[in-house]
Amino acid sequence: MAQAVVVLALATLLAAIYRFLIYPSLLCPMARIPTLSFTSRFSSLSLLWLQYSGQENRTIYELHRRKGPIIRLAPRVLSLNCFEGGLKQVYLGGFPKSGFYPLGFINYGILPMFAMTNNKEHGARKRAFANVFSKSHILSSESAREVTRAIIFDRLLPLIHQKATKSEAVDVIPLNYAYSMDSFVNWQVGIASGCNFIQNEAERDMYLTAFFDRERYTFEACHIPFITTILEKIGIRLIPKEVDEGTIDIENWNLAMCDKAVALLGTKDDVPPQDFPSVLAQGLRGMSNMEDLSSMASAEKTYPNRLDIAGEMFSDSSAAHETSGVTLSYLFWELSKRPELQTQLRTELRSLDPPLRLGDGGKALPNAKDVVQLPLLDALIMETLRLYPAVPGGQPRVTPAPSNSLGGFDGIPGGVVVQCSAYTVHRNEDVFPDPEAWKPERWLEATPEQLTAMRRWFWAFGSGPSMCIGSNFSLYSMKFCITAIYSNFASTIHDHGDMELMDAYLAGPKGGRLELVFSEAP
Ligand code: HEM
Repeated sequence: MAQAVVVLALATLLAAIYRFLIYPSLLCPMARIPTLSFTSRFSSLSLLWLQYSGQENRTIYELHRRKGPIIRLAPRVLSLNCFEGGLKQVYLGGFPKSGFYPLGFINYGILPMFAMTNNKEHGARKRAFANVFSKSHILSSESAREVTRAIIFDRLLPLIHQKATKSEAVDVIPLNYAYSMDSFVNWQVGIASGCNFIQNEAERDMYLTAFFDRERYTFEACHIPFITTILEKIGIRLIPKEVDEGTIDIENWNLAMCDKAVALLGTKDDVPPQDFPSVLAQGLRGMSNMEDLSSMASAEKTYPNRLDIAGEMFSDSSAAHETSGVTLSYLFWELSKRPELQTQLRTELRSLDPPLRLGDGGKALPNAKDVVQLPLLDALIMETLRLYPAVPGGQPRVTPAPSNSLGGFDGIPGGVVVQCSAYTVHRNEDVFPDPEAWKPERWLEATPEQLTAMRRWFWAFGSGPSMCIGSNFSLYSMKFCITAIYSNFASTIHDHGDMELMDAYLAGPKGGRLELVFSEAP
């Protein structure tokens, strides 16, 4: 009997050695792919260390430079940096999202589109919202225009003007989060139901503190969820209770805005354009087939799919403010170092008819179509998104069964996590020579062939069926912000923290502080 037990134990041990060591290291179809470290063939520890210590994006970039377009980061995790057999197959081909998303981006206990891993479900949700986020809809939306007018003339410009008059420095990082949040949320749910982060610092701080506290624990929530859960069960919390409580506070804050907007839809026949909840109304129509939105009056707090809709709104505004805020901040940073470029930009902005000027009393906004087409303004944003992508980290997807050819290797099985990252993709020297330099002129001086390659490798918004749904809105909103500020003011750097891009999935400047002094432009 004892002998049988020993034989069984030995057989189990040998099977485990074969399954977890020999097969993945030497025999599986991925065995010859270059690795992050020797142990990556059979263990995820090296990758976890990179993620924990904030070195993942930079290390992966260096590895691709040295070892080619495909790297094995862990036994069943691959990083890719090529178009054919990489970006094209994985993202344009619509490989589904990995389990990373539901772990980190769930609200109210319900998956929003961002976190859905099932392609069918994800596609249906995306179609429900696609119309309101289309470029043509945004550029002709009266609601977007009136919200933009109010945010710029009643909130943003008066604040900058006041600071400029006193030559007081402004920390533009929280201001840019505030502008991006106000700009998006007030279009999403309408000004009457929305937020005012630019002027109401207490509301802004409540939200941003809870939001960034949660983001700080991405590693614990998304990369070691099993350990985090087990430890929590025995009373050891890796994610402090206050972080979860903060998330509940901002979920409630968001839900209250949604409820208010739905109630408004029901109580007024004609909601003024600036108060119309454009994205929320699309959610009611698209997710619940509610054509007659005025019937919502009786449905306050009980409208169909209330938490699903609130979850989408929460997820959208989370995705909107950090990314756009970071991009604006880096753009201001680069511009503030270059007074001549500011003059050049101001000349372009003031050619708009009407120009966006503070002080002429009319609150006149130029046509959105004209603003988004300005070449220098566009080049500044493209270059900022290239060098400082707000989502620099890997966007993990899962290979379909049974077998895939990726990065020049065949036979990659289904169920393997594959990812590209904007940080690396945007540093392709063949496409973006001198990749570490911020050179907006590269977008203006490129030949048509170069521009085609640059656009193909521009990946700040991802690509394919799960590409950013808010790209058109973010470009619209950021372009109006820059137009408003640099048509009227010049900026110089007063002081700043570490401006290096954090190494994470979502990232901004490490130091989190950029103080600029604005002055009235001649
Ligand atoms: C500069 C601004 C922005 C940048 C750089 C950006 C970037 C991205 C990227 C890279 C993705 C793909 C992420 C992944 O699959 O891992 C994404 C997805 C997404 N973004 Fe944005 N984003 C921006 C603004 C916005 C805005 C304003 C919204 C508001 C609606 C938004 C909503 C979303 C949503 C809902 C998804 C998920 C789409 C899907 O799963 O199909 N983003 N974004």
